[in-house]
Amino acid sequence: MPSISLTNTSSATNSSDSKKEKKMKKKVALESQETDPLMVSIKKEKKKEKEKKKRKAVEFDDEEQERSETSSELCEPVNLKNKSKKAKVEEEEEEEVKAEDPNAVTRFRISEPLREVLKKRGIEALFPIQARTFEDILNGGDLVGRARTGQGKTLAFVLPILESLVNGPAKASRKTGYGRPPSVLVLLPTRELATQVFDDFKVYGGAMGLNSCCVYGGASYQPQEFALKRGVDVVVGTPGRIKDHIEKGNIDLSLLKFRVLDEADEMLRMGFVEDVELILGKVKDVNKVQTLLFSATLPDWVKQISSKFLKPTKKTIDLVGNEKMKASTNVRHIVLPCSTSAIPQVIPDIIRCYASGGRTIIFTEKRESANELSGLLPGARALHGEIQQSQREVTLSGFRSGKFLTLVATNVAARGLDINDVQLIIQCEPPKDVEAYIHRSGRTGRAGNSGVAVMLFDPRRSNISKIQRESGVKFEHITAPKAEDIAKAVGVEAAETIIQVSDSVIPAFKSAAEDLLNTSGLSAVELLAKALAKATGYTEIKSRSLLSSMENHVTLLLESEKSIYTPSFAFSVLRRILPEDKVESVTGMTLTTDGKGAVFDVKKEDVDTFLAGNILFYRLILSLP
Ligand SMILES: Nc1ncnc2c1ncn2[C@@H]1O[C@H](COP(=O)(O)OP(=O)(O)OP(=O)(O)O)[C@@H](O)[C@H]1O
Repeated sequence: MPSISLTNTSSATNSSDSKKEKKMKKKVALESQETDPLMVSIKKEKKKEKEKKKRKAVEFDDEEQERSETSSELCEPVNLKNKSKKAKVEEEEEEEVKAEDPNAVTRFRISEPLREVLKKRGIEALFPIQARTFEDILNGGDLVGRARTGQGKTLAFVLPILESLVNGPAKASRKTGYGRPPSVLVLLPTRELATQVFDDFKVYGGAMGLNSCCVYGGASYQPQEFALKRGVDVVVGTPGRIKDHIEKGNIDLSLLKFRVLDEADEMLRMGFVEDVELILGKVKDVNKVQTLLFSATLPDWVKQISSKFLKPTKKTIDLVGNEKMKASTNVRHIVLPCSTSAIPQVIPDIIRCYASGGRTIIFTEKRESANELSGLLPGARALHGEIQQSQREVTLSGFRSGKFLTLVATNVAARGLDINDVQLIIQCEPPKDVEAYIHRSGRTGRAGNSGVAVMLFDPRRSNISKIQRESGVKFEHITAPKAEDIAKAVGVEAAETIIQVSDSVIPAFKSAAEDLLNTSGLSAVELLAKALAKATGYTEIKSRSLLSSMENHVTLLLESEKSIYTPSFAFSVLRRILPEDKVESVTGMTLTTDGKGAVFDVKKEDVDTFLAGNILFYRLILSLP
């Protein structure tokens, strides 16, 4: 299998990317504002004021211009004055634009230490789900929140909870000091996710003088016990271990103010229902605790369960609702027919064409497949539930830090993981349920960035129509990348790296290059094309079948004037015109939807034999030119 080192994009590209990213983030933040009448009128007022100011500045500029035209001595100082006035107006305008944003951080009851952290992280405005839930949570209500993947649901509960504990309603009865019981309990389905949410509480809560700790299974009890005994404000963890700590008397929920169920449907689906119910049931007076439930997917059965845990007065903020499209709209959703055996050969080419030099997460259904595939793909690592916790942490942090760019994972990585620069998601087969598709594909295209999700499917075995119908995704259908696609994707990058090679090497290689040019019988361009192929590691162009993406196979179509009802009937037609060994080598026999044909793969070297075998009523042709 050809291997290639994926180079980083140039800094110029990065800066233009980050500009694009900022623009898109702004788009996400502004999406919800356009419909709010109050915000529309505020905007109009501000616009009027801004135009007034602009007019004044222009008048001033014109006056000064006139003066400068009539007085040559004053020319320089006047221009300077002009400049500073203009710059000031521009600065003011920029500030106004920020403040004008109805979701600007400054418009919410967010105190200075939190604003500082947000600013440091480049967050100037809240995302819609955060803006729409902030006041309700801070005012003490129970809430169910739903927004598409990567839209900032974590901060939607972190920020108002912290404000409530330090400056809001939960402040009065919150205990402080050594050995204090937790005020907040956050339950999540996986350890990786718990760590990620804990990191946010650590940073934002730390700025507010609040302590957090993270507890999950697979890690030793002792440090968790120490942290809990010392006293913490926020406990984040997975249900199993939290239940253990409660039963051991390490967690006292008597003074709990908030309980959060993040990725609630997954937690309940994973069989944590009993643990979750037991944990939530430990809170004696439910009127004293606020319960929040967040996810990108809320199947009906979760809504029913939520009415058991949340107060009847709960609010539901659902930014997906009845919209047809449930998956991320920042993601290009693609499907590609591919037989299971062709997966390891096709994936490197998909990465070359669609990962843009960034990170890729590949999802498999089974742990063994994740192990197997990671072994076959250069530089890839596996992540699944059977891997020891310490190793899982090492793997994930290596992937986050860019030590390797391809992660092959099971559903353990499907939910919530927020990893920078994941450009491409590949699903080796359609997942069992639509929720899994939505969450897996949502590991890319986060926080206003764009991404690509490619789902492979074996046309004979799997069906994508259920996922398509339930997710509302209109899939783009493609075939395995062709030589031209790959050359386009990696050739340009390789050409750039060749240009960057220092001129100082030319004298050393010149005579070999001249010899090659004189003796090879190839033109300079042809030789350079070969050099680029070598540099990208793509030295062999293999043709792939359209039907199953199998290497060195070609898809043929058996066309008929009569109906073909079953694959075995199609085989019987082939038997009439071809030797048995050729018929037996046929793979992937699939009927066409019009009932008048069948497609199948044959070995490349057998194509001519098959095409010569046309008989009355039946015609064998290449399925595509
Ligand atoms: N207001 C904001 N402005 C800019 N970036 C933000 C904002 N809020 C959150 N983010 C960033 O957006 C990314 C996605 O946030 P988060 O992980 O909370 O999404 P999510 O909705 O929980 O996604 P998922 O459903 O996949 O769990 C994070 O990197 C986060 O730092």
